[in-house]
Amino acid sequence: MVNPGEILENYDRLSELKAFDESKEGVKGLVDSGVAKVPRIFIQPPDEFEKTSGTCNSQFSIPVIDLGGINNDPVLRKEIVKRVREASEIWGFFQVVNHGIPVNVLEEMLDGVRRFNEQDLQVKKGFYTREYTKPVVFNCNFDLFSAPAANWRDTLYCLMAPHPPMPVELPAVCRDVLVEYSKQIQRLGFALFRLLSEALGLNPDHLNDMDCGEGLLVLSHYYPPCPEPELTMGTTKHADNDFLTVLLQDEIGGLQVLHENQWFDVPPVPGALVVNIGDLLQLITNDKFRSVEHRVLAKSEGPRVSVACFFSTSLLPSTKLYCPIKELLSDDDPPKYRATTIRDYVANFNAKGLDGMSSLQHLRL
Ligand SMILES: O=C(O)CCC(=O)C(=O)O
Ligand SMILES: [Fe+2]
Repeated sequence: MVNPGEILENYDRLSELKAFDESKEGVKGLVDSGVAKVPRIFIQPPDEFEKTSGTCNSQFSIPVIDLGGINNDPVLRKEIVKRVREASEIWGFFQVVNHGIPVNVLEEMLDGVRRFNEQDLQVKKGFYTREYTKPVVFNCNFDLFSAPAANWRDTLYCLMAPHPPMPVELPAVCRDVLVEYSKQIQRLGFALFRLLSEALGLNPDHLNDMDCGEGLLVLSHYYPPCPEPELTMGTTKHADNDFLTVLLQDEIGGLQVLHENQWFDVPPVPGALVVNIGDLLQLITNDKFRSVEHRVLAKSEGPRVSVACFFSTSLLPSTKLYCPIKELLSDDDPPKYRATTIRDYVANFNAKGLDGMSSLQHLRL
């Protein structure tokens, strides 16, 4: 029996990380070279697996909300707003169907991510970097050098709003769909921020007027099949450092959400998008909406592909301060957080990596 605790000690981890990073081939490169064992830089500390892997109890599952007809029927809209409020308070997660983005655009987006990762290695390596000032970045684990263990995942990052890259800067194999998908996601984002504003009892434009939907960072993840999925993770437990995330996942599954100390699967639903509240929305709603921890299990099937669209302006030099929304406070409900710029908040998140601790903690009053 392997003892991951022992393996983690007594070796020159930094050199192994560097050699892996310098190969610029990511996890897919390892799998293509035929590794039968998970290299030790990927082995998770055992406590990562301790929590019960909550099987989805059918009474208890992430809500699927049908957005069809939302702009035509005020009574229906009210009902949908209520479901969005309950889901955002209880789970921090929900799925949406009939959201207005055609299924062929969803499929083409997932195909585009597969094409990017499976293209000519030399072309792909040209995008591999850790310089996050670039509009397009490809690498394996943003926190490779700071996290306790690497994740079985490669990621392409494209900052698509408010200042999208020039089309020639985007990878040719997925350029058109990235532009089209981002446009559609941004439109959906504005609609979701209106629903969320109403769910908080605010003017429907409130969150959009705070620029919650202005910045869009598109993270395209590629999780190659893993030879020893019980030893590593696709994505370690974390909460998202943005206002809101809209996630497209393929049919493989593996995403789980922590609810009442149990892990629940977020099952793939054809045509659906997964929506989750990020830390910044938890902060400005003064904990009314919850940014909930989630993770992705490594799997022997694959590759699994997902596209996580982060609504945040973290990469812009904005000095705007965010704090709990005044209209949501009262004598009985005083502010729980101090004000922060998004830059400072995200710098702290990135410095500590995905270690399972909330980045909101250090802003608590
Ligand atoms: O791949 C997934 O399903 C989730 C990815 C994720 O949680 C993230 O990018 O923050
Ligand atoms: Fe996430």
